[in-house]
Amino acid sequence: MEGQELPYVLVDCIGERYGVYEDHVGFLKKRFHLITMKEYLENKTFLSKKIRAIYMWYHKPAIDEELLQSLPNLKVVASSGVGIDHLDLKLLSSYGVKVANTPFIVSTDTADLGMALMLASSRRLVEGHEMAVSPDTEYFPADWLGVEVSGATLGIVGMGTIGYKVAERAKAFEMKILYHNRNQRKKEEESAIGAVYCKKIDDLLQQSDFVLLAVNLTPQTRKLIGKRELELMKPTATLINISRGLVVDQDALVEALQNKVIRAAALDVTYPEPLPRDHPFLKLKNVIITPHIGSATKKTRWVMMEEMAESIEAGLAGLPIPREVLL
Ligand SMILES: O=C(O)[C@H](O)CO
Repeated sequence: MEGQELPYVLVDCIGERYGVYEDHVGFLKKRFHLITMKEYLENKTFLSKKIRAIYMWYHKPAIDEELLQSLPNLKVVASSGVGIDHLDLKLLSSYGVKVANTPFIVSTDTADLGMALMLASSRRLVEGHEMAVSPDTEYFPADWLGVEVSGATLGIVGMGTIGYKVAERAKAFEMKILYHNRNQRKKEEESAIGAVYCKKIDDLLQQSDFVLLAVNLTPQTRKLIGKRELELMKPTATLINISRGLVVDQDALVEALQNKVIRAAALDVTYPEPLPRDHPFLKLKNVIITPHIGSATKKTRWVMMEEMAESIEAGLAGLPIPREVLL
């Protein structure tokens, strides 16, 4: 589009480890005039009318009513990833702003990470590594017994795209699969992975050796797993969370892990992220924590960026927005 001005798109920052990735910038700059929050704040009077889209990379920049009021020509927000709990969809819609996310591309990697956490926790990989690389420790194989994944029962809470992909992987490990979801999956989808629906979450919690959380964070799922639910789980069971930290009552989980109410937890998500350095989780041997890396592979992050750009371009051209999040 020689001679035509590129659309102005607001981003939080470029680089700086949490901003738009340096190697994504070339692709984006061919399509958009990227404005960082810093540039915007320094030149608000001119830029506020220019900006037509926000490229929200890992929940940044945060969008509140003040920002929306200051951007009268904002049309589209493209948000990376699948979760949209950081967005007020009603508020955005009241300003006529459409929202898109990247739900499908993140699902494979996130399911892989769910399996990785399950395997790492069951076979005590992190503890084992720490022990094996510390020069002065003598260690004995008999101290390193774990629990088996193959043949065990996996309870998946939230059978959306990610939950289903975890089940497909777990099937290859000959796991028995239970799931709890708002809606029961179609019979053919259930039989393809051999999954059994538990209408009541309690049934799943009582029977599972591994409970994996893959629900969206909503008012209904906030602190879905608390003291009562943890006490329903087997003392040999492991909790895996690849959804959002707030789906679990973290204080109750700390207590359950300290008192061996359950065997272990493996968490890609916590609240806050990162945890404060004095958080009790950090002192526990039976918890593994990763820094919210469900979709963190180079290829997936690149496709997410392409999809976000595509949604912005479509929205600004008045075309149907791929992966639009509807209210
Ligand atoms: O929702 C997702 O895709 C990730 O957890 C990042 O927000």
